[in-house]
Amino acid sequence: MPSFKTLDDLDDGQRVLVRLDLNSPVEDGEVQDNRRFDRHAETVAELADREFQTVLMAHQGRPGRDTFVSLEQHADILADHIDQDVGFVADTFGDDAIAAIDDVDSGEVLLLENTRMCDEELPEEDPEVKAETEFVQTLSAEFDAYVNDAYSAAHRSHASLVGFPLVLPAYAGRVMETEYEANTAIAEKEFDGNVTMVVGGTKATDVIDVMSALDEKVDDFLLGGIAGELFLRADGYPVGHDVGDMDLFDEQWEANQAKIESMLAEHRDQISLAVDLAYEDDDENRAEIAVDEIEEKTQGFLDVGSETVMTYSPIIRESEAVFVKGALGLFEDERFSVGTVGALEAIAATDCFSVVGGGDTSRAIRMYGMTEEEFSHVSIAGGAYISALTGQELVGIEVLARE
Ligand SMILES: Nc1ncnc2c1ncn2[C@@H]1O[C@H](COP(=O)(O)OP(=O)(O)O)[C@@H](O)[C@H]1O
Ligand SMILES: O=C(OP(=O)(O)O)[C@H](O)COP(=O)(O)O
Repeated sequence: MPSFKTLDDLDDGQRVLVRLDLNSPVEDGEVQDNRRFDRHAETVAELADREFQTVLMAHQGRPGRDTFVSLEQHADILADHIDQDVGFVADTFGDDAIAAIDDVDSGEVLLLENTRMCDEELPEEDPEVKAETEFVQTLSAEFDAYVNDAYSAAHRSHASLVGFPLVLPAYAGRVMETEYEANTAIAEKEFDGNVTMVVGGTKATDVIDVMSALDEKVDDFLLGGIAGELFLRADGYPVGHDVGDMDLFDEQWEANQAKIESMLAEHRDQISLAVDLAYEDDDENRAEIAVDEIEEKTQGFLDVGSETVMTYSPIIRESEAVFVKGALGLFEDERFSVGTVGALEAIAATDCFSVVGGGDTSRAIRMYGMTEEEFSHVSIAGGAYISALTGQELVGIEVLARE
Protein backbone atom coordinates (compact mmCIF):
# COMPACT_ATOMS: atom_id res chain seq x y z
CA MET A 1 0.00 0.00 0.00
CA PRO A 2 1.53 3.38 -0.91
CA SER A 3 2.19 5.79 1.88
CA PHE A 4 2.51 9.47 1.04
CA LYS A 5 3.42 12.59 2.93
CA THR A 6 0.54 14.88 3.88
CA LEU A 7 0.06 18.54 4.76
CA ASP A 8 1.13 17.61 8.31
CA ASP A 9 4.64 17.07 6.91
CA LEU A 10 4.81 20.38 5.03
CA ASP A 11 7.11 22.97 6.58
CA ASP A 12 5.76 26.50 6.89
CA GLY A 13 6.74 29.50 4.75
CA GLN A 14 6.84 27.76 1.37
CA ARG A 15 5.63 28.46 -2.15
CA VAL A 16 3.23 25.63 -2.84
CA LEU A 17 1.81 24.43 -6.17
CA VAL A 18 -1.45 22.57 -5.62
CA ARG A 19 -3.42 20.36 -8.05
CA LEU A 20 -7.18 20.29 -7.39
CA ASP A 21 -9.99 18.64 -9.33
CA LEU A 22 -12.60 21.34 -9.92
CA ASN A 23 -13.98 19.66 -13.05
CA SER A 24 -17.62 20.72 -12.94
CA PRO A 25 -20.88 20.60 -14.82
CA VAL A 26 -21.29 23.57 -17.18
CA GLU A 27 -24.77 24.71 -18.20
CA ASP A 28 -25.07 27.31 -20.97
CA GLY A 29 -21.49 28.37 -20.33
CA GLU A 30 -22.03 28.72 -16.57
CA VAL A 31 -19.93 26.61 -14.25
CA GLN A 32 -22.10 24.94 -11.62
CA ASP A 33 -21.08 24.84 -7.99
CA ASN A 34 -20.73 21.27 -6.72
CA ARG A 35 -19.23 19.08 -4.00
CA ARG A 36 -15.71 19.37 -5.40
CA PHE A 37 -15.48 23.05 -4.43
CA ASP A 38 -16.75 22.32 -0.96
CA ARG A 39 -14.31 19.49 -0.38
CA HIS A 40 -11.18 21.15 -1.88
CA ALA A 41 -11.95 24.33 0.06
CA GLU A 42 -10.75 22.50 3.17
CA THR A 43 -7.24 22.00 1.72
CA VAL A 44 -7.00 25.49 0.24
CA ALA A 45 -8.26 27.22 3.40
CA GLU A 46 -5.75 25.29 5.50
CA LEU A 47 -2.86 26.33 3.23
CA ALA A 48 -4.00 29.97 3.26
CA ASP A 49 -4.45 29.95 7.05
CA ARG A 50 -0.95 28.56 7.44
CA GLU A 51 0.32 31.49 5.34
CA PHE A 52 1.67 29.51 2.40
CA GLN A 53 1.95 31.24 -0.99
CA THR A 54 -0.61 29.01 -2.66
CA VAL A 55 -0.98 28.57 -6.43
CA LEU A 56 -3.67 26.22 -7.72
CA MET A 57 -3.94 24.17 -10.90
CA ALA A 58 -7.04 22.35 -12.12
CA HIS A 59 -8.66 21.16 -15.35
CA GLN A 60 -12.14 21.61 -16.80
CA GLY A 61 -13.77 19.41 -19.47
CA ARG A 62 -12.03 17.87 -22.42
CA PRO A 63 -10.97 19.70 -25.62
CA GLY A 64 -13.83 19.50 -28.10
CA ARG A 65 -16.60 19.24 -25.50
CA ASP A 66 -18.71 22.22 -24.52
CA THR A 67 -17.61 21.79 -20.89
CA PHE A 68 -14.04 22.73 -21.95
CA VAL A 69 -13.97 26.30 -20.60
CA SER A 70 -11.71 28.69 -18.73
CA LEU A 71 -11.31 28.46 -14.94
CA GLU A 72 -12.15 32.12 -14.37
CA GLN A 73 -15.58 31.30 -12.89
CA HIS A 74 -14.05 28.54 -10.76
CA ALA A 75 -11.88 31.12 -8.97
CA ASP A 76 -14.98 33.07 -7.88
CA ILE A 77 -16.87 29.97 -6.76
CA LEU A 78 -13.87 28.75 -4.76
CA ALA A 79 -13.45 32.20 -3.22
CA ASP A 80 -17.02 31.95 -1.85
CA HIS A 81 -16.21 28.59 -0.31
CA ILE A 82 -13.03 29.72 1.44
CA ASP A 83 -14.31 33.20 2.23
CA GLN A 84 -11.21 34.82 0.78
CA ASP A 85 -10.15 36.19 -2.62
CA VAL A 86 -8.82 33.73 -5.17
CA GLY A 87 -6.83 35.44 -7.92
CA PHE A 88 -6.99 34.12 -11.48
CA VAL A 89 -4.59 34.34 -14.42
CA ALA A 90 -5.61 33.22 -17.91
CA ASP A 91 -2.33 31.42 -18.55
CA THR A 92 -0.92 28.00 -17.59
CA PHE A 93 2.85 28.51 -17.49
CA GLY A 94 3.75 31.42 -19.80
CA ASP A 95 5.06 34.87 -18.86
CA ASP A 96 1.68 36.05 -17.54
CA ALA A 97 1.40 33.03 -15.26
CA ILE A 98 4.95 33.47 -13.93
CA ALA A 99 4.38 37.20 -13.29
CA ALA A 100 1.13 36.47 -11.41
CA ILE A 101 2.84 33.72 -9.38
CA ASP A 102 5.62 36.16 -8.39
CA ASP A 103 2.95 38.51 -7.03
CA VAL A 104 1.41 35.96 -4.67
CA ASP A 105 2.11 36.87 -1.03
CA SER A 106 1.96 34.67 2.06
CA GLY A 107 -1.63 33.62 2.75
CA GLU A 108 -2.78 34.54 -0.80
CA VAL A 109 -4.28 32.14 -3.33
CA LEU A 110 -3.99 32.22 -7.14
CA LEU A 111 -5.65 29.88 -9.67
CA LEU A 112 -3.92 29.22 -13.02
CA GLU A 113 -5.82 28.59 -16.28
CA ASN A 114 -7.28 25.17 -17.23
CA THR A 115 -4.30 22.76 -17.40
CA ARG A 116 -5.85 21.10 -20.47
CA MET A 117 -5.27 24.31 -22.43
CA CYS A 118 -1.59 23.39 -22.29
CA ASP A 119 -0.62 20.96 -25.08
CA GLU A 120 1.72 18.96 -22.87
CA GLU A 121 -0.89 18.16 -20.23
CA LEU A 122 -3.13 15.60 -21.86
CA PRO A 123 -1.43 12.83 -23.79
CA GLU A 124 -1.25 9.86 -21.39
CA GLU A 125 2.50 9.30 -21.01
CA ASP A 126 4.81 7.96 -18.33
CA PRO A 127 5.49 10.23 -15.35
CA GLU A 128 9.16 10.41 -16.38
CA VAL A 129 8.15 11.85 -19.76
CA LYS A 130 5.72 14.31 -18.15
CA ALA A 131 8.41 15.46 -15.70
CA GLU A 132 10.58 16.57 -18.63
CA THR A 133 7.90 18.74 -20.29
CA GLU A 134 8.42 22.48 -20.55
CA PHE A 135 5.19 22.94 -18.58
CA VAL A 136 6.48 21.01 -15.56
CA GLN A 137 10.06 22.25 -15.79
CA THR A 138 9.05 25.93 -16.06
CA LEU A 139 6.41 25.94 -13.33
CA SER A 140 8.30 23.79 -10.84
CA ALA A 141 11.15 26.34 -10.77
CA GLU A 142 8.72 28.75 -9.06
CA PHE A 143 7.84 26.46 -6.13
CA ASP A 144 9.23 24.67 -3.09
CA ALA A 145 6.59 21.95 -2.87
CA TYR A 146 3.77 20.26 -4.80
CA VAL A 147 0.49 19.14 -3.27
CA ASN A 148 -1.86 16.79 -5.09
CA ASP A 149 -5.44 16.96 -3.82
CA ALA A 150 -7.02 15.69 -7.04
CA TYR A 151 -7.90 12.11 -6.04
CA SER A 152 -10.69 12.08 -8.62
CA ALA A 153 -8.20 12.66 -11.44
CA ALA A 154 -5.46 10.41 -10.03
CA HIS A 155 -6.18 7.68 -12.62
CA ARG A 156 -4.92 9.99 -15.38
CA SER A 157 -1.21 10.14 -16.28
CA HIS A 158 -1.33 13.84 -17.11
CA ALA A 159 1.52 16.32 -16.59
CA SER A 160 -0.03 18.31 -13.74
CA LEU A 161 -0.77 15.08 -11.86
CA VAL A 162 2.29 12.89 -12.39
CA GLY A 163 5.09 15.19 -13.63
CA PHE A 164 5.53 17.49 -10.63
CA PRO A 165 5.97 14.80 -7.95
CA LEU A 166 9.15 13.71 -9.74
CA VAL A 167 10.74 17.17 -9.57
CA LEU A 168 9.38 18.73 -6.35
CA PRO A 169 8.86 17.40 -2.80
CA ALA A 170 5.30 16.06 -3.05
CA TYR A 171 2.44 15.86 -0.54
CA ALA A 172 -1.18 14.69 -0.48
CA GLY A 173 -3.88 17.26 0.25
CA ARG A 174 -6.79 16.59 2.63
CA VAL A 175 -9.20 15.37 -0.07
CA MET A 176 -6.56 13.03 -1.48
CA GLU A 177 -5.99 11.61 1.99
CA THR A 178 -9.62 11.04 2.95
CA GLU A 179 -10.80 9.76 -0.44
CA TYR A 180 -7.84 7.40 -0.67
CA GLU A 181 -8.49 5.95 2.77
CA ALA A 182 -12.25 5.55 2.24
CA ASN A 183 -12.04 4.06 -1.25
CA THR A 184 -9.21 1.68 -0.42
CA ALA A 185 -11.10 0.39 2.61
CA ILE A 186 -14.22 -0.13 0.49
CA ALA A 187 -12.26 -2.04 -2.14
CA GLU A 188 -11.12 -4.47 0.55
CA LYS A 189 -14.62 -5.09 1.95
CA GLU A 190 -16.28 -8.50 1.48
CA PHE A 191 -20.05 -8.86 1.17
CA ASP A 192 -22.17 -11.98 1.82
CA GLY A 193 -25.23 -10.95 -0.16
CA ASN A 194 -25.81 -9.48 -3.61
CA VAL A 195 -23.57 -6.67 -4.83
CA THR A 196 -25.12 -4.32 -7.39
CA MET A 197 -23.54 -1.61 -9.47
CA VAL A 198 -25.58 1.18 -11.07
CA VAL A 199 -23.66 2.23 -14.15
CA GLY A 200 -24.40 5.34 -16.20
CA GLY A 201 -23.00 8.76 -17.00
CA THR A 202 -21.22 9.93 -20.11
CA LYS A 203 -17.80 8.30 -19.72
CA ALA A 204 -18.69 4.92 -21.13
CA THR A 205 -15.08 3.92 -21.81
CA ASP A 206 -14.19 4.23 -18.11
CA VAL A 207 -17.11 2.19 -16.85
CA ILE A 208 -16.94 -0.58 -19.43
CA ASP A 209 -13.35 -1.37 -18.47
CA VAL A 210 -14.36 -1.46 -14.83
CA MET A 211 -17.34 -3.69 -15.48
CA SER A 212 -15.08 -6.32 -17.00
CA ALA A 213 -12.67 -6.03 -14.07
CA LEU A 214 -15.48 -6.36 -11.50
CA ASP A 215 -17.48 -9.16 -13.08
CA GLU A 216 -16.63 -11.51 -10.21
CA LYS A 217 -17.35 -9.06 -7.42
CA VAL A 218 -20.59 -7.58 -8.77
CA ASP A 219 -23.71 -9.73 -9.21
CA ASP A 220 -25.89 -7.20 -11.05
CA PHE A 221 -24.99 -4.29 -13.28
CA LEU A 222 -27.95 -1.93 -13.81
CA LEU A 223 -27.25 0.19 -16.87
CA GLY A 224 -28.38 3.61 -18.02
CA GLY A 225 -26.84 6.80 -19.39
CA ILE A 226 -24.56 6.66 -22.40
CA ALA A 227 -23.02 3.31 -21.41
CA GLY A 228 -26.49 1.81 -21.19
CA GLU A 229 -27.39 3.02 -24.66
CA LEU A 230 -24.17 1.57 -26.09
CA PHE A 231 -25.11 -1.83 -24.66
CA LEU A 232 -28.60 -1.49 -26.14
CA ARG A 233 -27.01 -0.65 -29.48
CA ALA A 234 -24.94 -3.84 -29.26
CA ASP A 235 -28.21 -5.68 -28.71
CA GLY A 236 -29.49 -4.32 -32.01
CA TYR A 237 -31.66 -1.41 -30.80
CA PRO A 238 -31.38 1.78 -32.92
CA VAL A 239 -30.36 4.07 -30.04
CA GLY A 240 -27.39 6.36 -29.43
CA HIS A 241 -28.38 9.55 -31.19
CA ASP A 242 -26.64 12.67 -29.90
CA VAL A 243 -28.74 15.59 -28.69
CA GLY A 244 -27.62 19.20 -29.28
CA ASP A 245 -23.87 19.57 -29.61
CA MET A 246 -23.04 16.58 -27.44
CA ASP A 247 -20.76 14.13 -29.18
CA LEU A 248 -20.92 11.14 -26.91
CA PHE A 249 -21.72 8.08 -28.91
CA ASP A 250 -19.79 7.27 -32.06
CA GLU A 251 -16.25 7.54 -30.74
CA GLN A 252 -17.08 5.59 -27.59
CA TRP A 253 -18.95 3.00 -29.65
CA GLU A 254 -15.94 2.40 -31.89
CA ALA A 255 -13.61 2.17 -28.89
CA ASN A 256 -15.84 -0.26 -27.00
CA GLN A 257 -17.96 -2.25 -29.42
CA ALA A 258 -15.88 -5.43 -29.18
CA LYS A 259 -15.67 -5.26 -25.38
CA ILE A 260 -19.40 -4.67 -25.04
CA GLU A 261 -20.23 -7.56 -27.34
CA SER A 262 -17.99 -9.92 -25.43
CA MET A 263 -19.36 -8.75 -22.07
CA LEU A 264 -22.87 -9.40 -23.30
CA ALA A 265 -21.87 -12.82 -24.59
CA GLU A 266 -20.15 -13.84 -21.34
CA HIS A 267 -22.11 -12.02 -18.64
CA ARG A 268 -25.60 -11.52 -20.03
CA ASP A 269 -27.25 -12.77 -16.82
CA GLN A 270 -25.46 -10.11 -14.74
CA ILE A 271 -26.38 -7.17 -16.98
CA SER A 272 -29.76 -5.38 -16.87
CA LEU A 273 -30.53 -2.93 -19.65
CA ALA A 274 -33.28 -0.32 -19.83
CA VAL A 275 -36.63 -1.65 -21.07
CA ASP A 276 -37.82 1.86 -21.86
CA LEU A 277 -36.21 5.25 -22.47
CA ALA A 278 -37.26 8.89 -22.14
CA TYR A 279 -36.95 11.73 -24.65
CA GLU A 280 -38.16 15.28 -25.21
CA ASP A 281 -41.30 15.40 -27.34
CA ASP A 282 -42.39 18.19 -29.72
CA ASP A 283 -44.01 20.07 -26.82
CA GLU A 284 -40.76 19.85 -24.83
CA ASN A 285 -42.31 17.41 -22.37
CA ARG A 286 -40.85 14.13 -21.18
CA ALA A 287 -42.13 11.21 -23.23
CA GLU A 288 -41.27 7.53 -22.86
CA ILE A 289 -41.02 4.64 -25.29
CA ALA A 290 -40.40 0.92 -24.82
CA VAL A 291 -37.04 -0.03 -26.38
CA ASP A 292 -38.80 -2.70 -28.49
CA GLU A 293 -40.85 0.00 -30.17
CA ILE A 294 -37.91 2.20 -31.24
CA GLU A 295 -37.73 1.93 -35.04
CA GLU A 296 -35.07 4.36 -36.19
CA LYS A 297 -32.01 6.07 -34.76
CA THR A 298 -33.42 9.58 -35.11
CA GLN A 299 -34.26 10.26 -31.51
CA GLY A 300 -31.91 11.22 -28.64
CA PHE A 301 -32.70 9.60 -25.29
CA LEU A 302 -31.95 11.45 -22.09
CA ASP A 303 -33.08 9.09 -19.34
CA VAL A 304 -34.20 5.56 -18.65
CA GLY A 305 -37.97 5.16 -18.47
CA SER A 306 -40.29 4.57 -15.49
CA GLU A 307 -40.72 0.87 -16.28
CA THR A 308 -36.94 0.48 -16.07
CA VAL A 309 -36.88 2.16 -12.66
CA MET A 310 -39.56 -0.32 -11.51
CA THR A 311 -37.37 -3.18 -12.72
CA TYR A 312 -34.16 -1.84 -11.14
CA SER A 313 -35.60 -0.81 -7.73
CA PRO A 314 -36.33 -4.34 -6.38
CA ILE A 315 -32.83 -5.48 -7.39
CA ILE A 316 -31.40 -2.55 -5.41
CA ARG A 317 -33.67 -3.29 -2.43
CA GLU A 318 -32.46 -6.90 -2.27
CA SER A 319 -28.76 -5.98 -2.42
CA GLU A 320 -26.33 -5.98 0.44
CA ALA A 321 -24.13 -3.43 -1.26
CA VAL A 322 -24.79 -0.94 -4.07
CA PHE A 323 -22.19 1.09 -5.91
CA VAL A 324 -23.23 3.94 -8.16
CA LYS A 325 -21.03 5.21 -10.98
CA GLY A 326 -22.62 7.73 -13.27
CA ALA A 327 -26.16 9.04 -13.59
CA LEU A 328 -28.90 7.08 -15.40
CA GLY A 329 -30.01 10.21 -17.22
CA LEU A 330 -29.54 13.93 -17.70
CA PHE A 331 -30.75 14.56 -14.13
CA GLU A 332 -29.76 18.25 -14.14
CA ASP A 333 -32.96 18.69 -16.17
CA GLU A 334 -35.76 17.66 -13.81
CA ARG A 335 -37.71 16.03 -16.65
CA PHE A 336 -34.87 13.54 -17.08
CA SER A 337 -34.09 12.91 -13.42
CA VAL A 338 -36.48 9.97 -12.96
CA GLY A 339 -33.88 7.21 -13.46
CA THR A 340 -31.10 8.72 -11.35
CA VAL A 341 -33.38 9.87 -8.55
CA GLY A 342 -35.34 6.60 -8.61
CA ALA A 343 -32.13 4.59 -8.17
CA LEU A 344 -30.76 6.89 -5.45
CA GLU A 345 -34.06 6.88 -3.55
CA ALA A 346 -34.24 3.09 -3.71
CA ILE A 347 -30.73 2.93 -2.24
CA ALA A 348 -31.50 5.51 0.46
CA ALA A 349 -34.59 3.54 1.49
CA THR A 350 -32.57 0.38 2.29
CA ASP A 351 -29.89 -0.22 4.88
CA CYS A 352 -27.47 -1.68 2.34
CA PHE A 353 -23.85 -0.56 2.19
CA SER A 354 -23.85 2.14 -0.48
CA VAL A 355 -21.29 4.23 -2.29
CA VAL A 356 -22.17 7.00 -4.72
CA GLY A 357 -19.31 8.25 -6.85
CA GLY A 358 -18.72 10.93 -9.43
CA GLY A 359 -18.55 14.70 -9.37
CA ASP A 360 -21.81 15.02 -11.27
CA THR A 361 -23.69 12.12 -9.76
CA SER A 362 -22.91 13.05 -6.17
CA ARG A 363 -24.50 16.43 -6.93
CA ALA A 364 -27.87 14.77 -7.65
CA ILE A 365 -28.20 13.77 -3.97
CA ARG A 366 -28.61 17.29 -2.64
CA MET A 367 -30.31 18.57 -5.75
CA TYR A 368 -33.23 16.21 -5.20
CA GLY A 369 -33.67 16.56 -1.45
CA MET A 370 -31.62 13.61 -0.21
CA THR A 371 -28.71 13.91 2.21
CA GLU A 372 -25.26 12.39 2.02
CA GLU A 373 -25.88 10.73 5.42
CA GLU A 374 -28.35 8.41 3.69
CA PHE A 375 -25.41 6.73 1.93
CA SER A 376 -22.41 4.93 3.43
CA HIS A 377 -19.91 6.98 1.40
CA VAL A 378 -20.25 9.72 -1.18
CA SER A 379 -17.11 10.12 -3.24
CA ILE A 380 -16.40 13.17 -5.39
CA ALA A 381 -14.46 10.80 -7.63
CA GLY A 382 -16.04 8.72 -10.38
CA GLY A 383 -13.51 6.95 -12.58
CA ALA A 384 -10.82 7.01 -9.89
CA TYR A 385 -13.09 5.46 -7.29
CA ILE A 386 -14.15 2.62 -9.53
CA SER A 387 -10.53 2.04 -10.55
CA ALA A 388 -9.74 1.81 -6.83
CA LEU A 389 -12.61 -0.67 -6.41
CA THR A 390 -11.00 -2.96 -8.93
CA GLY A 391 -7.78 -2.85 -6.94
CA GLN A 392 -5.95 -0.86 -9.61
CA GLU A 393 -3.15 1.39 -8.49
CA LEU A 394 -3.86 5.03 -9.37
CA VAL A 395 -0.82 6.48 -11.14
CA GLY A 396 -1.19 9.89 -9.45
CA ILE A 397 -0.99 8.22 -6.04
CA GLU A 398 1.82 5.87 -6.98
CA VAL A 399 4.09 8.81 -7.95
CA LEU A 400 3.12 10.71 -4.81
CA ALA A 401 4.29 7.80 -2.71
CA ARG A 402 7.64 7.38 -4.47
CA GLU A 403 10.67 8.00 -2.26
N1 LIG B 1 -28.70 9.86 -21.71
C1 LIG B 1 -27.92 10.87 -21.34
N2 LIG B 1 -27.70 11.90 -22.18
C2 LIG B 1 -26.92 12.93 -21.81
N3 LIG B 1 -26.29 13.04 -20.62
C3 LIG B 1 -26.47 12.04 -19.76
C4 LIG B 1 -27.29 10.91 -20.07
N4 LIG B 1 -27.24 10.09 -19.01
C5 LIG B 1 -26.45 10.65 -18.10
N5 LIG B 1 -25.99 11.84 -18.53
C6 LIG B 1 -25.10 12.79 -17.82
O1 LIG B 1 -24.02 12.10 -17.26
C7 LIG B 1 -23.45 12.97 -16.31
C8 LIG B 1 -22.59 12.16 -15.37
O2 LIG B 1 -21.57 11.68 -16.18
P1 LIG B 1 -20.14 11.21 -15.73
O3 LIG B 1 -19.19 12.34 -15.93
O4 LIG B 1 -19.86 9.94 -16.40
O5 LIG B 1 -20.37 10.91 -14.24
P2 LIG B 1 -19.72 11.42 -12.96
O6 LIG B 1 -19.25 12.85 -13.11
O7 LIG B 1 -20.81 11.29 -12.01
O8 LIG B 1 -18.58 10.47 -12.77
C9 LIG B 1 -24.57 13.68 -15.67
O9 LIG B 1 -24.23 15.03 -15.55
C10 LIG B 1 -25.74 13.44 -16.63
O10 LIG B 1 -26.35 14.63 -17.06
O1 LIG C 1 -14.47 14.37 -13.39
C1 LIG C 1 -13.59 13.54 -13.44
O2 LIG C 1 -13.79 12.24 -13.53
P1 LIG C 1 -15.18 11.50 -13.12
O3 LIG C 1 -16.28 12.07 -14.00
O4 LIG C 1 -14.91 10.06 -13.45
O5 LIG C 1 -15.40 11.75 -11.67
C2 LIG C 1 -12.15 13.92 -13.37
O6 LIG C 1 -12.02 15.31 -13.28
C3 LIG C 1 -11.36 13.38 -14.55
O7 LIG C 1 -11.82 14.00 -15.73
P2 LIG C 1 -11.63 13.23 -17.12
O8 LIG C 1 -12.47 11.96 -17.05
O9 LIG C 1 -12.10 14.18 -18.20
O10 LIG C 1 -10.15 12.90 -17.26
